[in-house]
Amino acid sequence: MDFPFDLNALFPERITVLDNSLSAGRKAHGRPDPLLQISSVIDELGKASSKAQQLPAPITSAAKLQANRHHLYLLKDGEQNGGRGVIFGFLKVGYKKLFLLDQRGAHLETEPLCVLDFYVTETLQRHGYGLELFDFMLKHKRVEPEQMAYDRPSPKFLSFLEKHYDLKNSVPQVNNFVVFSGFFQSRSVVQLRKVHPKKPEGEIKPYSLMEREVVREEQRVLPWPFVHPAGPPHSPPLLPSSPQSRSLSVGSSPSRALLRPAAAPRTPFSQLNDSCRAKRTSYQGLVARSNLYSRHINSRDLGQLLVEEQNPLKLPDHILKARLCPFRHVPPPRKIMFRSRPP
Ligand SMILES: CC(=O)SCCNC(=O)CCNC(=O)[C@H](O)C(C)(C)COP(=O)(O)OP(=O)(O)OC[C@H]1O[C@@H](n2cnc3c(N)ncnc32)[C@H](O)[C@@H]1OP(=O)(O)O
Repeated sequence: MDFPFDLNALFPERITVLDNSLSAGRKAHGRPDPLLQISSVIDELGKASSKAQQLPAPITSAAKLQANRHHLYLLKDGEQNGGRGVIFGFLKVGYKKLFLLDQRGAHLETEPLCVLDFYVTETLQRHGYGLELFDFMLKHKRVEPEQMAYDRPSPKFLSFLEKHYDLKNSVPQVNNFVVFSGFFQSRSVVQLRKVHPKKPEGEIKPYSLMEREVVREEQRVLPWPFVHPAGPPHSPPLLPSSPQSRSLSVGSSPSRALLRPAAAPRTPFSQLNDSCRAKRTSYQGLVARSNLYSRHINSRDLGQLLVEEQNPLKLPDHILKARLCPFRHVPPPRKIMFRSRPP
């Protein structure tokens, strides 16, 4: 990817690490970094990456990088474009608080380093540049690939991880993050903490809502049974057949299938995707839904809920209430206290 300015002046090294200051470290010829040019490089790369991944909007931009404590690794070749250089690709990582399930299905609170976005320009893919970026990041962050979490990795990225790092056995999750079996063995690194089953009452948030999700949240249709003819103004629904409506976090409603795009030609990658999805949907869908309800109902009710899911009319009132507004705080019935008046 080339630009109408000298990339070598902006990014003196072959791989540059950018943080929220958008500064490339060394100042070009003693001048402050030209922020506008650096921003336009990041924005263009973000757009190209989102297009390559068929995301509805870029998840990487200069503004987002400034607003978060992420690191972006930029790979360039300084010789091309008449000596002004071209950008080959980028990798964005950052720490995220995630609730993850270990191999035994126990909920753990973790804060691993996550791969959030990764892109090598189309004509240069499969030339080893992705590996060069990834290896650089691993050394810079002093982390092993199995200690990281991957935000909805694309089939190409999954293939990349398997080929270069032998990462293939993922532990199914109810959110969009993928972790591999070694993840839960390196406990000290990922700071695992068992999540207490009884959480204090509070606002209920969707499970690990992340950037990719936020982009989709803005465009998604509310799932059954929360569909309402007059939806909230900030959630304009996408047509079910829209190519942009990629599947949301696993474990939403029974009508999720309706939100999927019209059947596309099947490729080995889509089959891989489908098999991953199938593994997660049945049991984990229930776990995800139970997460939404569990603050309002006890474990006996939960069992009943899971069994009677297909027939919501049979559910007791308080469960129905919890189902109808899972994202809203439903206060428990207030205790009426009778106090005797002071004499
Ligand atoms: C969490 C996330 O960021 S998910 C988003 C990941 N990004 C994308 O999917 C965007 C499009 N893809 C890309 O930009 C690149 O393919 C990347 C970043 C995934 C990998 O970068 P590359 O420079 O191609 O990787 P590199 O050359 O080091 O490794 C090649 C291996 O990656 C995988 N790979 C890369 N491109 C492809 C492809 N088009 N088809 C299938 N596998 C691919 C393969 O395992 C390949 O090995 P192989 O050629 O022997 O089959």
